Amino acid sequence: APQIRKLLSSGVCTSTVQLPGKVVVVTGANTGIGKETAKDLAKRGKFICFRVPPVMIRARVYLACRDVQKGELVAREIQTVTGNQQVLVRKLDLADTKSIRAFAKGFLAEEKHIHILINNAGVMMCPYSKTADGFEMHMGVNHLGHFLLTHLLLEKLKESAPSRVVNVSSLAHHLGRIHFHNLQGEKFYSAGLAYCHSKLANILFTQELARRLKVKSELIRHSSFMKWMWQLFSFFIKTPQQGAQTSLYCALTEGLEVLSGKHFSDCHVAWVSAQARNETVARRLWDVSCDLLGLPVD
Ligand SMILES: NC(=O)c1ccc[n+]([C@@H]2O[C@H](COP(=O)([O-])OP(=O)(O)OC[C@H]3O[C@@H](n4cnc5c(N)ncnc54)[C@H](O)[C@@H]3O)[C@@H](O)[C@H]2O)c1
Repeated sequence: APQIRKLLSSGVCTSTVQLPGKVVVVTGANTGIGKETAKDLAKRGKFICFRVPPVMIRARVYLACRDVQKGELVAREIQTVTGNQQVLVRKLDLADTKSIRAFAKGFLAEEKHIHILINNAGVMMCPYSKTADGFEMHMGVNHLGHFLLTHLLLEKLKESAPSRVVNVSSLAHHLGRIHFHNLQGEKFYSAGLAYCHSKLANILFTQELARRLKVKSELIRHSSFMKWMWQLFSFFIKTPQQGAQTSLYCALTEGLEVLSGKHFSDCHVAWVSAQARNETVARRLWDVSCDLLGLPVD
């Protein structure tokens, strides 16, 4: 299995960029791809030689997690593996805008900068349910939650430039559609499609954000069918570490600014669906998202 996985993992982030003194936030960092992303970022440091003895300066990595206790266990594990003691856990429940606002307020109070925001957390194929604010769970957590979080941190991201926002989407976006009359599954709901719609929303948000800025697994827990598929195809499915490579590539690779807003897969720019290229839909989704979240539409 490791050999097959190695062969399939064409996209490996080979960036040697180090992150001394940088501030990084990874959402949903206590499991899967988010945990591997945070671990890799926490490792990257530089020796400061004018100090005797020389000290290794690394990034301060925030694990923004729904479950703080689970997050603390992972933070300790990452601290041990990487030697970076500045791996910190903060409470963030993307299914509750009060929690998102509280996270942002606390973060902005304690940090002067944010250099990398990785919007990684996600729910997949959960039975129909709503967030604390009444949004359909996939759209609420995967898209609206990260949309609000990014908005609240945006000024700080701009002040900290060069900085990056990485929104983790999926190949599943190809099956997604943005139907504004059914954005919350009001007319029709399918758990599988709801995930795809939210992943399409991630891509449209990324493009619209880039345009506006003008700068340049436990995921299968909700579906027994997916668990069965997982067992059948697990030889061919990436490990979380392999899955983290594209997020790392987007967060770290030098000179990637010219490709801001693009979708990447396996550390390469990837083709997106027709609707994911539709600027009108992207603009309208932005406005509708602001409206739903009570943000000023600009
Ligand atoms: N696993 C895959 O094959 C795959 C493929 C393509 C894209 N992705 C994307 O990668 C990202 C990570 O997925 P993963 O495979 O590591 O899954 P995972 O289930 O292991 O991780 C998801 C994380 O999101 C967190 N999360 C869920 N709801 C949350 C909430 N309300 N508030 C805060 N955090 C919440 C979970 O606690 C968990 O830490 C997701 O955005 C997913 O869509 C995964």
